[in-house]
Amino acid sequence: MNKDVLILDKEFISFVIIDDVPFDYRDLSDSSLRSTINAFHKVTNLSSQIDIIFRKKYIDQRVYTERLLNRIQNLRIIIENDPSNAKAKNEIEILQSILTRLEQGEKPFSYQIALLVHGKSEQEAKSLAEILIRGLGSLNIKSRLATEKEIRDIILLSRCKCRKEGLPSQIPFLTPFSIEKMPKPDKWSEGIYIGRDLEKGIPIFWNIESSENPHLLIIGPTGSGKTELLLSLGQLIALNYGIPVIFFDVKGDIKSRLIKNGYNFKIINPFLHSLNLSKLTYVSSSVKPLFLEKVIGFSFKLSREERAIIYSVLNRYLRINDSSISWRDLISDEEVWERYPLRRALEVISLFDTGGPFILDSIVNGLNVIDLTQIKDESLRRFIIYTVISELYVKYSDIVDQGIRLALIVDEAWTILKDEDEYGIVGDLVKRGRGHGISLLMATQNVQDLGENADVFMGNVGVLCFMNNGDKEYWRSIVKRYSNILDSDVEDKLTFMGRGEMLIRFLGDPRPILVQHNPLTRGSLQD
Ligand SMILES: Nc1ncnc2c1ncn2[C@@H]1O[C@H](COP(=O)(O)OP(=O)(O)OP(=O)(O)O)[C@@H](O)[C@H]1O
Repeated sequence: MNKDVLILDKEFISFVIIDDVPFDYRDLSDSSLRSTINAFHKVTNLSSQIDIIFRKKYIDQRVYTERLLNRIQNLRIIIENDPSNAKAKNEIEILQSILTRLEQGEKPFSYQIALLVHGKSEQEAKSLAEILIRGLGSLNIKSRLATEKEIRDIILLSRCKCRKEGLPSQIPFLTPFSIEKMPKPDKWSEGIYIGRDLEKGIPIFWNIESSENPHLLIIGPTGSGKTELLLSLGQLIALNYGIPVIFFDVKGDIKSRLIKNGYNFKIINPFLHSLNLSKLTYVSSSVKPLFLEKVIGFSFKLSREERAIIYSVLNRYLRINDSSISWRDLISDEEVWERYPLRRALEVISLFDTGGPFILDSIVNGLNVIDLTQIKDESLRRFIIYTVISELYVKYSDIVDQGIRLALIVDEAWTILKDEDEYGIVGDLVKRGRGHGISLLMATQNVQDLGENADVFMGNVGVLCFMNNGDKEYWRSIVKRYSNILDSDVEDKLTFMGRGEMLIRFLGDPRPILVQHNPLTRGSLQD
């Protein structure tokens, strides 16, 4: 046997193990069940032999139940010693729901699912298996090549390695097995508290550190509770990690609600601080023209031609004066002077570049609010947010993979997202995911607010929160693209959610959770 392929006479067989089928037959309507069965058989139709092995092994129900009860007992002791252990509390809830199903007559068993793909050559067997894994992935079924040991165990049928345990009601449409409808617990059992599962009451957390991508996006109509959720998450991040959490306050409600709840925070007024664009302390000389062209171009919505001009003028200027920029000199440059949008942009920049301490030096660990309420012009607001985000991004690029080091929170995110193109500043931060330790939390009313990059944001952020919304079409045509929901869920549950209630989708697992968030007040932290 080669590492991945078993060679038997003239046959070559590769082994695919199914790890997770994240839905069961009750999640699907009649017609989608039919089309999913068809899709499964299409995916497994590889013009070659394929054996589907579904092994089911008897478990003694008495022993199994005893094991569950023992585990629950141990968890209770753990919780008595450490009442804040949310992971243990979650596990108890899950074990209790399994006990309830056993009481309702379901018989437990353990199982393993393997697909044996036959090919005429080693290469063919392996590439067919890879095609199969990709195809199953498109049905949200997680699979992988078996390890050498697993292959040996599958061949020796008597040594059944049925590691997973389950109940008959979980058996889905395609013989392979399905597990609980909840996403995997590692996605939601630890981290920053979001709220309670609406159906089971289990606390749900956002595990920023282990999430595939440390960013979070909230979408919901006016009054649905987006700002309250951002406030809670920001406060909890500051408490948990002791890192700087920066709110960009456009409407003034962040500031007023923090004051109302008695939280300590630092207000940063951009009029009293310098954005330091003439020096760009953290940006290396060679990338300064590009950095400035991007920030100025996106903030003031300059055309491609105008951006090219500003880049070449800056490039020329910085080659001669590499220490600091005089905006006056640049404004009087002939190419800039002739074009009003460029002139205006540079005049605005010079206004925010003089006097006061450098804005980044004023940021402290804990809550910071950059107060944008006195700035009514949209392009000016965008300019300040883009500049601060871009400068922080460069500042934090020096160390990678050191965990979460900074959180940026943007309510009314359409201000900065609507006109971003594929090379946009925020889009870039979201696509890069982990690494620099920056977590971005954003809220906006519609998916359309995300502009051209909607798919980049929706597909890449670690946590998507769809707040309560009475519009059925919204659930059916938008939310359904990003998480597994049924038409019947839309009719029965989703359109009836109340304030602070939402559907959450964690990246990498299409099974959503319905969560109730309660605003954090000073007293609630002491409970
Ligand atoms: N989970 C909740 N439970 C009870 N009341 C809530 C909850 N969340 C928000 N509220 C209240 O509902 C009102 C609207 O909430 P919030 O301002 O957070 O909504 P929003 O989605 O940010 O609205 P907008 O888009 O208009 O800013 C506020 O008075 C807030 O205190």
